[in-house]
Amino acid sequence: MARITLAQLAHSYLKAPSGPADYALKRMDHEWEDGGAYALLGPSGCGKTTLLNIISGLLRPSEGRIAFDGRDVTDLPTAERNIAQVFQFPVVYDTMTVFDNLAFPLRNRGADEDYVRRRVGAVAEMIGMTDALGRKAQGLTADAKQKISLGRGMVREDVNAILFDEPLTVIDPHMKWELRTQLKALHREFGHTMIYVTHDQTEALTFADKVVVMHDGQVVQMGAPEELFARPAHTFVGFFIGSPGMNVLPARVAGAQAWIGEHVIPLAGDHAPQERAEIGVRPEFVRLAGPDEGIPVVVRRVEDIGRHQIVRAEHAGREVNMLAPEGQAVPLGEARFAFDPAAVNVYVDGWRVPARDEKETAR
Ligand SMILES: Nc1ncnc2c1ncn2[C@@H]1O[C@H](COP(=O)(O)OP(=O)(O)OP(=O)(O)O)[C@@H](O)[C@H]1O
Repeated sequence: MARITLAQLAHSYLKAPSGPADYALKRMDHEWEDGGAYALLGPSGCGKTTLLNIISGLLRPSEGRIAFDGRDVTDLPTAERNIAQVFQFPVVYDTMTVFDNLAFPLRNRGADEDYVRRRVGAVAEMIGMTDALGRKAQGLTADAKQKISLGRGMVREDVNAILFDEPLTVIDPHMKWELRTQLKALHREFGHTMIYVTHDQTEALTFADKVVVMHDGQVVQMGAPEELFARPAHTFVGFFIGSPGMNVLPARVAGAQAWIGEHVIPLAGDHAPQERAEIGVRPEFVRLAGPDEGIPVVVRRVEDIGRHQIVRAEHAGREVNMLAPEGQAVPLGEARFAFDPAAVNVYVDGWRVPARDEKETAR
């Protein structure tokens, strides 16, 4: 296992990049902890695969360095980086048994057979394939084959890191939840440094201790799932994470108040005056308000999603959503929404601005 350092790292696929738009990965400095479970989350084209390929050694960064436990590996090929990889599609040897497939990386490194038996046994149990160990991989379903790929990725204890590139793509929807939970358990038990690429927020949030949210070649926030929920560092994070995402409204801010037009929105903290700010509040912290508070909205639709209802409304042509408890009557048409002050975040140029009296939190 290893701590991974990305120093002044950037990548352009062009020979002579002339500006930030030419970079698939914009300059970043990060230190990823030894034994951490990280998810790289972001929409298609944001640079996740580029970053993963730089870590695995499939791609040499056009700028900057990468180190494992302080050792510079920028110029080392994949084979010399001592990492395991699990790809979108299963890579298994059809003519081998499930046992031999799982044992392959260990035998390849000359592990003794007693250890191979113990280790393969433990991994097979975790992926739920103990009963299939003697079977040939040929003829197994795509799900089962991908479980073997996952198991093989986990089988070596001495790897620097395990990299997963959208590993659940071919897995049946009902199996996904089970495998995600198993991966989390495997991480807890074996403690490998894991990096998991996905564009699916549920996958990222259930798997990772730290979610690395990427947007347009940049890491916009790296944090625990709760932190991304409560304090999105960028409006993009607020919007991308959550279902529906955070409401974002243009506002003026000064002291402990914001104004949306002439409507006063109380804030929990004290803010420097900002004429052109935005406030962000998640639908979970919006409620129906009395006549003298909040903002006027027009409720367009109410969707029943089981334990909650999503109330979709509009204020001055912008979508504003509220999560209402099951059974609460919310009529269509004119209403008012108010926000929980403690859950209102302030943004300038897209980035969150902490209140002047807010305690620093780890990013
Ligand atoms: N080999 C390449 N040559 C040129 N441009 C590339 C190459 N690979 C990726 N890109 C560009 O770099 C940017 C980042 O792509 P990347 O594949 O890293 O994103 P991603 O987040 O992994 O997307 P996806 O989820 O679709 O795989 C995109 O604009 C993409 O078009």
